Amino acid sequence: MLMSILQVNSEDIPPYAIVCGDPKRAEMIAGKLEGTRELAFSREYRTFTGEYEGVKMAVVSHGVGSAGAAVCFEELIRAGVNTLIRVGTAGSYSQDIPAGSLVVSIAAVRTEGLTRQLVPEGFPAVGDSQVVNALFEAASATSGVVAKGITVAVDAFFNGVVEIPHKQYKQAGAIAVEMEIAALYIVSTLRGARAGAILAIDGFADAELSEVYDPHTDAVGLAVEREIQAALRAIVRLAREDGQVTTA
Ligand SMILES: O=P(O)(O)O[C@H]1O[C@H](CO)[C@@H](O)[C@H]1O
Ligand SMILES: O=c1cc[nH]c(=O)[nH]1
Repeated sequence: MLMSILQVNSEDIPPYAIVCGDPKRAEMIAGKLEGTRELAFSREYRTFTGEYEGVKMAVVSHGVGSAGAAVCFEELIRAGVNTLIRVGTAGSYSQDIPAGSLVVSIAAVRTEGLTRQLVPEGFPAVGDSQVVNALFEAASATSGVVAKGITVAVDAFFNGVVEIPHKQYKQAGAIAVEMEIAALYIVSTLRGARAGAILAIDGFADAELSEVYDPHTDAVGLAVEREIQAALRAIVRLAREDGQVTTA
């Protein structure tokens, strides 16, 4: 069946998927697979398939923001994906988690608008514990800071005149902020799929983000490489636990 927005056929989509905001990052991840095929590049959604250590997977970009990303997650799950890992970037709330660190999101604060149209207020956006643990263990095997905790999902990247209460989220214990994990966790829970997310920290979340935001430094580039390795390792482990890979 053709997925109308991603423009991919469900027959070509395996059960495991890595998703990320940037189509260029999708290409970079797909470059690490064997037998890579680009299936479609429709709007911001670029879809590749390939194999890593015997596990077939899709790599798909979902663009910036929850509403568009949710379309991608919905269609992937309709196409047969049952395990989704987001490989993203985020701003940090902690001096102990500087640029270049990795964060694994166990759950997301739903400050965005998309999930309010899907589930009632108070319903939690939670990652799948098996996926989250696989990601955390794989990330911990790479060199550098790795943290695990609650992340915040926002809609507004740049501030308007209404201040985003980053300080309160930080005081409440959240460790990083990005834009799509709440959508990923709610859509996955609703549709019976499992999901996790890993993030490369690109700086501190700040009221004047427009002046300091730079996701193109060497430290962030290295962290993106580390998170990609962690996501690939986590998928191989999950596939083994699922009995989908027989080789050691
Ligand atoms: O690097 P990605 O995966 O796009 O993630 C983060 O970067 C974008 C903002 O620049 C948002 O999509 C945010 O969630
Ligand atoms: O949403 C995002 C993504 C990266 N860095 C941030 O500060 N926010």
